[in-house]
Amino acid sequence: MNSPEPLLKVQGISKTFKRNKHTVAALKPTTLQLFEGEILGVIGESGSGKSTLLKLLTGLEQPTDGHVQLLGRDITHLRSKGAEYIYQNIQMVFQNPIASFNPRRKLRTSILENMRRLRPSMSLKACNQEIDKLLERVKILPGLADRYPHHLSGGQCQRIAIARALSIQPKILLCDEITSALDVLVQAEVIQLLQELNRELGVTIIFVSHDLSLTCNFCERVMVMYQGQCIEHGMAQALVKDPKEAYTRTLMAMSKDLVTILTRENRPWRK
Ligand SMILES: Nc1ncnc2c1ncn2[C@@H]1O[C@H](COP(=O)(O)OP(=O)(O)OP(=O)(O)O)[C@@H](O)[C@H]1O
Repeated sequence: MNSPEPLLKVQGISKTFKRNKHTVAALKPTTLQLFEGEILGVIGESGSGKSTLLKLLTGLEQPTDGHVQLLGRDITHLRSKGAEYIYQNIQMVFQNPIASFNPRRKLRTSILENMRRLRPSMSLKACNQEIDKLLERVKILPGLADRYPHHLSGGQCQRIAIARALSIQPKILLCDEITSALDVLVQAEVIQLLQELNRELGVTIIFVSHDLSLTCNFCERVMVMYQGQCIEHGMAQALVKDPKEAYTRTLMAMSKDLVTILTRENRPWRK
């Protein structure tokens, strides 16, 4: 049987920035493949290059070297109108949910703006109907979307940010530390929501976090980043059982005990 084509194929991408007279290697050459329906975890401490990797995948930054293919198309240097192809297939959810929305717009207006730009053939009525369905999907009362971001809690706003991302029907959801600004119980609820979306809608997820045990509990495959490079990569369960790198073992020891909240019943695909 032929092996499936990856949704995303990243070949040797790297990024350097100039800071004063120095060059910072934010991401050293990195290669990865992401397959449909999987949840890939990317973990590492602050400054290890996780956000730079996500920005390169979405065209927010241009790589210094290397290539990215999305659904077989080279997207490495897509800009302006061409970049819409990326956003139609990859949507991102950010760390600070309230700041990720325009404070002067009601939440529904922000979702609508995104939809009208990236799904221009949809009527306003169809967009609103789909938004209502998505809000129900992320367990938010539709009326809450008619408020401003600062009227909602961080957890409610993060659910709406997830609904905004899903409203484009992307193949891939990039989650950049989306639970780290939330308290521990709300974090667990957001993780459970992502699990449901992956299982029920088949959306493929890259989940970036500082927290190794949370990430290994939630993701199938995990990449460990340190100083701009992937130092360890493997199936989550194997990595937890037998981490090869001392740095991975340190992260394991430091990571929080959220795993106890995410019980086995909440992740039935794990035998
Ligand atoms: N625009 C930029 N200009 C200069 N240096 C940058 C820029 N963006 C990132 N860097 C540097 O690149 C390195 C990697 O940063 P990056 O934000 O990717 O790390 P991170 O793992 O996502 O960290 P955090 O968890 O704090 O978000 C850091 O040393 C950072 O200071």
